[in-house]
Amino acid sequence: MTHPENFREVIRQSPIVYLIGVAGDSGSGKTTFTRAISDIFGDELVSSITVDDYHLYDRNDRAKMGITPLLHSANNLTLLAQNLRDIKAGKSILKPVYSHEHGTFARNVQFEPTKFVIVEGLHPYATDELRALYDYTIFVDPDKDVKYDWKIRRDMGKRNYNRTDVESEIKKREPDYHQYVEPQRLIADAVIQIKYSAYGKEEGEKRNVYQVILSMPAQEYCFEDIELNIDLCDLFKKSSHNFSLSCISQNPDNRKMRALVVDGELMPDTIHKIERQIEYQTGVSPINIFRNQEHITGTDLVRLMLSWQIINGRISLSLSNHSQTASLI
Ligand SMILES: Nc1ncnc2c1ncn2[C@@H]1O[C@H](COP(=O)(O)OP(=O)(O)OP(=O)(O)O)[C@@H](O)[C@H]1O
Ligand SMILES: O=C(CO)[C@H](O)[C@H](O)COP(=O)(O)O
Repeated sequence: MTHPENFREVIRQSPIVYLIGVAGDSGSGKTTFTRAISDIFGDELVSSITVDDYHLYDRNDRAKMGITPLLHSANNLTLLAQNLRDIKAGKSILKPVYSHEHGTFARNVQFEPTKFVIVEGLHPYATDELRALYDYTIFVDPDKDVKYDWKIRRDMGKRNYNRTDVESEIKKREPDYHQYVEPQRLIADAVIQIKYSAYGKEEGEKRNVYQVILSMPAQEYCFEDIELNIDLCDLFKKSSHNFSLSCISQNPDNRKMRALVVDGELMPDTIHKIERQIEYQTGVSPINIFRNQEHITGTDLVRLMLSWQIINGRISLSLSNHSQTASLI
């Protein structure tokens, strides 16, 4: 595959709006995994929308009705689809806003589409109509105990909940999660699982290291277009930390998947070499998403690989559009 020089400029001038859907439970790490795309392309080219804004009922009303926000019927998925269609057509939209501070709605805001729009939440591609609008979809799927630890910390710290409330909300949500959110995992282009690290729960949490598994349907598993070499000498000479990488086949949800399993920590040098390879091979630079980090974890490596997949998908889209236009002339 040959890439045009300065691909960032090509994206800036192109009318294409590339829509990325990231589904997963509340506090499951959706933003953590897509931040790399914003880090690479910056706020001028990347913006995000949270599906929480499309709730139909505020926190009080949901409590009175005895429902969770995970029900499809508790969200205006029709308006979401309408808004996403407009965004893909490059049109600005008037978007609802849900504020988590007190669980109420704020005033609608104008949203101007950028060249990449990341749509995150419980139901970004929960219906066929929505799924058809996306160029790339990700499902973030941490183990239950990992997810609940994160959610308790996040909801108590940032959403004004007390521990008992979060724990009872977690229990109440579980059946709805399986019924309304999890099915998106079956149709995602990439699934990210997160488990406690081989370091053990306590040490792993202290170091913020988890085992991260990136799975993609076997036939779409296409890293062959880029060399993402890991320098074994770096691993041997420069680091005293543990690191493991394996690639396995698995069949969750009856899909044939290839999965990359990463755990432990890498030296930043190793990842910087991979960043330079991506810059060289894509014409998108600089890709400095791991500035000032002492160590690189599985989460970081998977973030980088996912951004490569997305950049690759975006470049292919431009090249195929270009050849279609050329064949019309
Ligand atoms: N891979 C990870 N490694 C370490 N901590 C993580 C990871 N992913 C998430 N977390 C923790 O969980 C918290 C929530 O993560 P994040 O904001 O990415 O979730 P989210 O799914 O976008 O949440 P929501 O959409 O509900 O606001 C983070 O502040 C962090 O503490
Ligand atoms: O599942 C969630 C997505 O983040 C939230 O619980 C949902 O958006 C409702 O928010 P809040 O609990 O702040 O009223």
